[in-house]
Amino acid sequence: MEVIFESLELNPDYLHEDIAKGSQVIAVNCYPACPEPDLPLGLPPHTDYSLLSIILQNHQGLQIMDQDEKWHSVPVIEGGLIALVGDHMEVLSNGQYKGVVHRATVNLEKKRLSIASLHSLALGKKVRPAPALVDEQHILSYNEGGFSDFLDFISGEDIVQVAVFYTEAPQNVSSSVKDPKTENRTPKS
Ligand SMILES: O=C(O)CCC(=O)C(=O)O
Ligand SMILES: [Fe+2]
Repeated sequence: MEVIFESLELNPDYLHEDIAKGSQVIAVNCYPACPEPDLPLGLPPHTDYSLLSIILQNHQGLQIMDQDEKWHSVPVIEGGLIALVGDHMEVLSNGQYKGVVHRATVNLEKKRLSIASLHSLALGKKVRPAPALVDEQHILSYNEGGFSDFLDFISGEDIVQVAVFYTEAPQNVSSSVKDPKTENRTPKS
């Protein structure tokens, strides 16, 4: 996160205390081998709510979508961890970073396991665009929101239909905060 903050010309210690005391959710996913791996999707396309997600996979299966909406498999590198930018980083960076759309495929012969560790601020804290990244050229483009808003949101939704609740504000609104639950974007876990 320090490297990302530096790249945004923020202090690498930005929100250090809040991040150190932040939330961590670990999801352990198991995808049984499938005789027809092209038919099911292990996990549908989504972005994570997190600032950053760290993923470990034992077999190839994680795919990320590029700007042209093409899918790319993330190779398995022994001892390597995968870091994905999540929605909260998109909000914090006022859109300079984008939450990575990703999905998981299944394998013909091998059972696949992945461990995803989702990091964000603590339950009661809100993530908002860093004030230094908002000016006349870069208008405030996101609502504030946090982990607890995400939990409130998914508790009322079918998991497949859950959608991101941060939306870009209309062009004529530069400083107001909208209700995060009123509009949706991409599906997520
Ligand atoms: O299985 C994977 O590689 C992806 C897991 C994932 O995206 C998640 O748990 O949010
Ligand atoms: Fe994910």
